[in-house]
Amino acid sequence: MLLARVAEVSREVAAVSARSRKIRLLAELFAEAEPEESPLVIAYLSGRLPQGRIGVGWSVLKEVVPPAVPPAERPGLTLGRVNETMTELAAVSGAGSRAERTRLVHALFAAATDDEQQLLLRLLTGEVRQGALDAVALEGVAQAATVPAAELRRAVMLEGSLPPVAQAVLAEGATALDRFTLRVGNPVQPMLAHTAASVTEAIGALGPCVVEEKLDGIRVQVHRRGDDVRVHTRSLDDITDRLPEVVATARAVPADGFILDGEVIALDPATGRPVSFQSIASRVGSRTDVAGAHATLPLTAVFFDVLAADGEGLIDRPGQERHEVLAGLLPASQRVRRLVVADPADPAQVEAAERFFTDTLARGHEGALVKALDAPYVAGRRGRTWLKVKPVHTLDLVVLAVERGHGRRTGLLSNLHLGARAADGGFVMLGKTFKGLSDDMLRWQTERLGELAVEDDGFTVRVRPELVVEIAYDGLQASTRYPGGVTLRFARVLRHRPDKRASEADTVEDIIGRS
Ligand SMILES: Nc1ncnc2c1ncn2[C@@H]1O[C@H](COP(=O)(O)OP(=O)(O)OP(=O)(O)O)[C@@H](O)[C@H]1O
Repeated sequence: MLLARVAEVSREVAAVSARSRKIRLLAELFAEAEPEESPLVIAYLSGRLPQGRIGVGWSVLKEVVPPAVPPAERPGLTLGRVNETMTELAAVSGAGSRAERTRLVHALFAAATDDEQQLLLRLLTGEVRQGALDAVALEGVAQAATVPAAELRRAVMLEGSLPPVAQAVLAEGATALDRFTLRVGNPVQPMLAHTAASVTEAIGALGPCVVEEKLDGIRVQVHRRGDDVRVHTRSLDDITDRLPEVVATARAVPADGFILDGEVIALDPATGRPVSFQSIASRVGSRTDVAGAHATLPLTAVFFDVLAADGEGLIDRPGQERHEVLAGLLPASQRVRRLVVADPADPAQVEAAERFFTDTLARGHEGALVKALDAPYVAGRRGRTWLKVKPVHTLDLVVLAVERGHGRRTGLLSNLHLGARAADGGFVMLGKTFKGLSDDMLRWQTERLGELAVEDDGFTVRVRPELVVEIAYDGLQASTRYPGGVTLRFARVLRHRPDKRASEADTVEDIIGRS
């Protein structure tokens, strides 16, 4: 398939507003593509490169930004050729790499029509303006392959991503869905939570439920098959090698064929209180000296769910039943603390749940999760059956650009431009902040944002909109300076969230609606 066709549909999809029309356009495109091309079609439509980071920054892009390279008159670039070039780009390293990257990108742009150049540029700068494309693409695939969207969605959650499932159903139809079941060893998208204002409100919404402590660490999904143990993050990255102590914990469980869901945290040996999220994140993030990092900050895995045990999938069982299985696998010290509220109409039980929440905060944890006792594990969804309660309300925003620091912060990337997701798939800037950033956080973001840079005027560095930051704020105020007409009051950074994707950031509508 030609890239021109994807560029054309990408434009059409952005231009129509009816969801059903977008799905129809995508279904036609998937029907035209060869099944094995569908993973690339999905990636390019949603602005992702299968190669991940390919090291093409502003210094290379400025050589090709239109009109620097005259567009080709006729389309001839195939998806395969684009993919090959991206793979070559990802492999470039060492001396002369910038010249080599420029040469490759230049050749690609010279072969592209105007339309294609625009799409390539959007791919390389990470700027995608297609609201919620992943969900629409899934329905487009379902329509093209004539399989029910709900069944396809479930297969995708269990497989971890759409492209391999799309390729299979487009080639073989519905029968291929049977292959994508819960398998120990294959990470599934974790279940997520909605927000509730208080524990009492959450209990009122859920009925019989359990209140659990919300630990402030890194989510882990641990798979064990015989001696093979795998540890995955919330975004399904494999971090097994970085967490030897979690591997040891999983090996010590007197059972096999299981998937555990939990959080890694660290406890201060002197006080027994949890250490800061930032320290845990930097420990989990360090790939080089794992043994040294382990010795400095040993982590503890604490689990709250089990998705499979003895090789048998448990996700459709009620939460309480899964918990009983979990209690059979792990000692209480490796499970989150919890309190069952069997009768939500009993004020004493609700009061006890509120006390559990305050006590959890007093012990240094982040908040609580309230979960319906009969809730199945809905992979990949923000279920209405898991509600989180936190004392401070925070926003997840995306870094759009960053200003170079001065004075004490010279040489560091400091003042962050913060964006919320907009309905069209782009981002709306809501304000700037350099508050709340510790020296460690500044160093970390300088490195990470340097990798994401796409444009630099010597003062402000524009970046691929990929880094999520968790922001505390004191409310919104009207502002004519920002495109949404509002800005954040006293925004401060609580933490970087490299474990979250930009597509998971808060939307402008939500933020305005909530204030
Ligand atoms: N007992 C628990 N049950 C479920 N999740 C828990 C628990 N304790 C801590 N967590 C963490 O809280 C998160 C649940 O909240 P949510 O689904 O909103 O994810 P999130 O967006 O990562 O949350 P947050 O930004 O509040 O950490 C999980 O991803 C997990 O990392």
